[in-house]
Amino acid sequence: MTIPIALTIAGTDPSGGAGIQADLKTFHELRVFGTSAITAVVSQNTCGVRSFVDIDPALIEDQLQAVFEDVPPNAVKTGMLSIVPAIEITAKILKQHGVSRYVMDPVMVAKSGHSLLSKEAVQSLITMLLPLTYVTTPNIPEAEIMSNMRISSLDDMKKAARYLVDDCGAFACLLKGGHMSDENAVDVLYSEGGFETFSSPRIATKHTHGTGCTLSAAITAELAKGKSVQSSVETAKAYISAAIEDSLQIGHGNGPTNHWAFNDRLSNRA
Ligand SMILES: Nc1ncnc2c1ncn2[C@@H]1O[C@H](COP(=O)(O)OP(=O)(O)OP(=O)(O)O)[C@@H](O)[C@H]1O
Ligand SMILES: Cc1ncc(COP(=O)(O)O)c(N)n1
Repeated sequence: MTIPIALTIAGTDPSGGAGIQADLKTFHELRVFGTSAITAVVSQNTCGVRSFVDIDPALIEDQLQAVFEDVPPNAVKTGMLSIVPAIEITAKILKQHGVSRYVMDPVMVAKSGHSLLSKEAVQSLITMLLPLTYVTTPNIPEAEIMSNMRISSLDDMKKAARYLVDDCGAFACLLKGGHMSDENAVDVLYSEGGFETFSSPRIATKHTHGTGCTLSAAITAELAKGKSVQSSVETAKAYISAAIEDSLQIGHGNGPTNHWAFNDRLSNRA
């Protein structure tokens, strides 16, 4: 039996709801062996980010080489990269190891408002990593910055997604509609010249800490199994919708999502 392996390159969340911790929980629930390289140690919880320290770029590179030499991943995702050298090293390693199934979650600002990416690094994300990206998963504010467009409708979302693929070189873009206020949470996928929308009822909850991390990790897990972009996004959307619907009232702020919910539903259906 070949075991699918996924790698997350991201920052930490000691309270367990976002970042590396959310990614590894997602890989595990989707039955993919999870590996990780830490880019920043972040002191945060459900109430917000307090401080963080960037990991020495040489140590990021060493973590990545340790994974690639021994347990090469079938798919890779990046979350918080924070500084230009972390982006440069990631691009170098992805190229060196010929990684094609790479999911870029362009993490910029935490839900609590704390910036997780330096201003200078935004351009590097676009020029160095987008052309290597299989699927990028910006939320609305991130897509606005990356495309330099205002996004206030589904049509605007489509325009920005098309720009990030056709003009910036990603293979596919899933532009997430979590920040819109429609009745449904609608995400737009643009790839190979076509659009597809993924919609789920918008759930009235404040417990959405780490939703973007979890969605992109679920896409990465499915890609690691060899699934198509469309099928991976479909499963990931079902995973995050269940995780938000049954989200956990843990902590005093925006609680985490529920990583058991997706498989609980599958086993109840069986
Ligand atoms: N209240 C909600 N109800 C249902 N689905 C939601 C809700 N909020 C977000 N989603 C879905 O969750 C996923 C993540 O979207 P979102 O736009 O919140 O990402 P994000 O802002 O990057 O998340 P984060 O920064 O918290 O990690 C998308 O599929 C989105 O449609
Ligand atoms: C290490 C890390 N990566 C990403 C997020 C974004 O998640 P959220 O917007 O829910 O705070 C985070 N808070 N921390």
